[in-house]
Amino acid sequence: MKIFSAAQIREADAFTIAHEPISSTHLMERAAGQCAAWLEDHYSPSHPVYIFCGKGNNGGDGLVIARLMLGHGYDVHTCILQHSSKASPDHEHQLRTLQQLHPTGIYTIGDVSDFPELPPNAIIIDAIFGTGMSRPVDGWVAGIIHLINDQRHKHPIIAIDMPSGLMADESSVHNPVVQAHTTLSFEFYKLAFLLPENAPYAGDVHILPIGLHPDYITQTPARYHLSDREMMRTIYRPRDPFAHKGTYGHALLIAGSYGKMGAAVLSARACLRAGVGLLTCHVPQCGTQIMQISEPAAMCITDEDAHYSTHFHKGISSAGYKAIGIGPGIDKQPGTAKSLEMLMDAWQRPMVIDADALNLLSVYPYLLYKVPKGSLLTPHPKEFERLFGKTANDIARLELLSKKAVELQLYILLKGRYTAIACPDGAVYFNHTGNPGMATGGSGDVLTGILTGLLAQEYTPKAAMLLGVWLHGYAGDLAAAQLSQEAMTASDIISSLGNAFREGI
Ligand SMILES: NC(=O)C1=CN([C@@H]2O[C@H](COP(=O)(O)OP(=O)(O)OC[C@H]3O[C@@H](n4cnc5c(N)ncnc54)[C@H](O)[C@@H]3O)[C@@H](O)[C@H]2O)[C@@H](O)CC1
Ligand SMILES: Nc1ncnc2c1ncn2[C@@H]1O[C@H](COP(=O)(O)OP(=O)(O)O)[C@@H](O)[C@H]1O
Ligand SMILES: [K+]
Repeated sequence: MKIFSAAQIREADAFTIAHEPISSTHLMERAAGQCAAWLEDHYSPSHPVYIFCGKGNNGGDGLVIARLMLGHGYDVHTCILQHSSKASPDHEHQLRTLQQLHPTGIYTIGDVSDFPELPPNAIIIDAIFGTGMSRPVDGWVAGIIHLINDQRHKHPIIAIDMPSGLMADESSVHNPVVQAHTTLSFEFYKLAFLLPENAPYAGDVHILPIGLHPDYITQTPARYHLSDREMMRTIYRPRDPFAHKGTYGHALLIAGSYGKMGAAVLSARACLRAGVGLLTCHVPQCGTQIMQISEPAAMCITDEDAHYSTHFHKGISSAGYKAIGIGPGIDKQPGTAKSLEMLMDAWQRPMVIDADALNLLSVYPYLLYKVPKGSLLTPHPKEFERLFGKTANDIARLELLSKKAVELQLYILLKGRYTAIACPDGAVYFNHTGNPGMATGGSGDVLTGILTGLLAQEYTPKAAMLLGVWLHGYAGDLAAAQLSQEAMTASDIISSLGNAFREGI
């Protein structure tokens, strides 16, 4: 699914009006009609409805919602913020219609003192600003946003299209923004919903289709995308009935050190469950027995070093591996860095680089330029910061992520609630599977195993990245459904991977 900017959404709107064709008034009726239907499905007429409207088209949506819900017997109070002397033509039109049909219950708000007293079971609809937000909100309008937020423990707050105050594709850090429980957003996810810094604002996002023109959507290139099941279906390749273990590649996983062999075991198990043909794990001497006993399906190469792997580069080009994954629990010994350098010099093909292997790239930055083109880097936010530095906000971090992926010709994924996958061509894909139950040690090691397993099966780096991250999150969701977010562990993500293949694609 494409994620369009606010400017592109305005274009989509205009394109639909011109080519469907449909009047802007009718398009607003359609959008607001979807919201009213959703609200009526979720709240009975016993809830008084307080709709806060701005003077643009977001406020226009609010006015239509007010009219429709009044028509269906709801007790609606429409509060129009006088933040500007001029209203949009559609807002004016909708206000006249509302006034003719329901002349009472319309109030103007020109200061914080006009904020109404809300009865106990009232619901709040935020239709102050949508994608037209041009600057941070200040003055008494900011005061109204604070007063709305003060109600959030007593009353449900439902934002229309965007929580007011939130910029669709710029940072809103330090700005006053409505903290909605639910956002009913039109047609597309907005980039702002996917950024960790905006976690308090959008709540549960429901995308309501409003019939924007399909030609605009297919023809207009987008920089940002949201992964979906449809995309996974085009990527996934069913297994060949005549396949043998050689068909699905031989992966090498370089993982583990003294005290961190668990990371290696988790990665190895996940790699096998991702469907790899053969797996060899390179581990230090202390890890051989652990690995052999924990995962009989994995072969083992024992390093010359007792506690850390420092000789994994040896014979790499002639070993017949299809993919290499390196990093989980390997520690940051100088000998490991040296071996990583020699490995990358010899391998020259895409590989998966995670955890301490990423940290080694930050300790020895010249190594970053030796990473084979098309490789998959999987930093969490702290590893990202060590690699590429601090940024002022999440939009700046996203820009940096994308810039580095293009400059270094790598796939770099930034892990989180919505993992962002930046591609060498500048595109960024967000993944929405997964849940906070995965915020537990070892989840990332599982992802490394999955990605290495898919790469070995000759999925392209991009396909491996998109499918692997999707399946990892999907398996996490299945594990949480079965065990709770609290009780699930990284091993449960691996156990659910089978059902993720079956149900998630
Ligand atoms: N294609 C779509 O997406 C559709 C969009 N519609 C609605 O239209 C909205 C966009 O409408 P508009 O472009 O009129 O924009 P908005 O209604 O989001 O905001 C524009 C108004 O807010 C004022 N404003 C902006 N920033 C301000 C600030 N910081 N302080 C005070 N005032 C400020 C502007 O002067 C203007 O009056 C969408 O969010 C959606 O709700 C729907 O009605 C129909 C279809
Ligand atoms: N709140 C969350 N919602 C969705 N996914 C999450 C959440 N928290 C963590 N994850 C996922 O779990 C994984 C954690 O990786 P990482 O931090 O590297 O863990 P570790 O180093 O312990 O293995 C990432 O893939 C991340 O996207
Ligand atoms: K809004």
